[in-house]
Amino acid sequence: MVDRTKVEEGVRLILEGIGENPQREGLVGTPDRIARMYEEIFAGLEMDAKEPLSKTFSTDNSEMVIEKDIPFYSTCEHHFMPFYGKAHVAYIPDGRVVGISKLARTVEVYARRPQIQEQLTEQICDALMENLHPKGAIVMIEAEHMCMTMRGIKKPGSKTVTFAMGGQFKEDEKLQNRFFQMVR
Ligand SMILES: Nc1nc2c(ncn2[C@@H]2O[C@H](COP(=O)(O)OP(=O)(O)OP(=O)(O)O)[C@@H](O)[C@H]2O)c(=O)[nH]1
Ligand SMILES: [Zn+2]
Repeated sequence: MVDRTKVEEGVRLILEGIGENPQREGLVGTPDRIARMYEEIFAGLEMDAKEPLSKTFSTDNSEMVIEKDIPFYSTCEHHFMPFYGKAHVAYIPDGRVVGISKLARTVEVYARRPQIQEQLTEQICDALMENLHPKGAIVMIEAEHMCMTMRGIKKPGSKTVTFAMGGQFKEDEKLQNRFFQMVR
């Protein structure tokens, strides 16, 4: 639960810290706006991926299911700047599948938290493995980090690509390649 009062106090301090006047007309509502925005973009801190992944359907199909190009926005925990891009998620069912929207919902649960991209990737993959008990799961995320583009090294257009895999994907390079071909 976001403590709005604390966030508002903090934002006022930051405004003072950068030499601004938190009482001037344009800024007076900013602490409240940022507190409400944090409730939205950090909502994942209170969500559990168990929920979207709890309702499954039985199936005989044991072919890979891929949900690709899932857009997401997250927040880099080092600089508190956005990183955003696309997540590609796949799993090989072992008798049960989940509604496809739930894969994108799982991405949202973890994207809406401050963190690093590697952790986001790993957490989505772990959630699939733990809740769906598939034969395998794999996640690839391509993202642009504003802390790399707007400040610091300033390399707009550069992409960070991360992977996580579990089950059969770990041992089977052919399976990995099928996934990589499909998401290319
Ligand atoms: N591995 C990883 N690093 C990240 C991620 N987001 C930001 N970073 C990096 O975190 C690092 C923090 O480095 P520091 O040296 O502590 O901070 P800094 O002085 O602001 O670093 P610069 O960005 O190089 O100016 C930077 O290299 C960022 O590019 C991420 O999702 N994963
Ligand atoms: Zn950063």
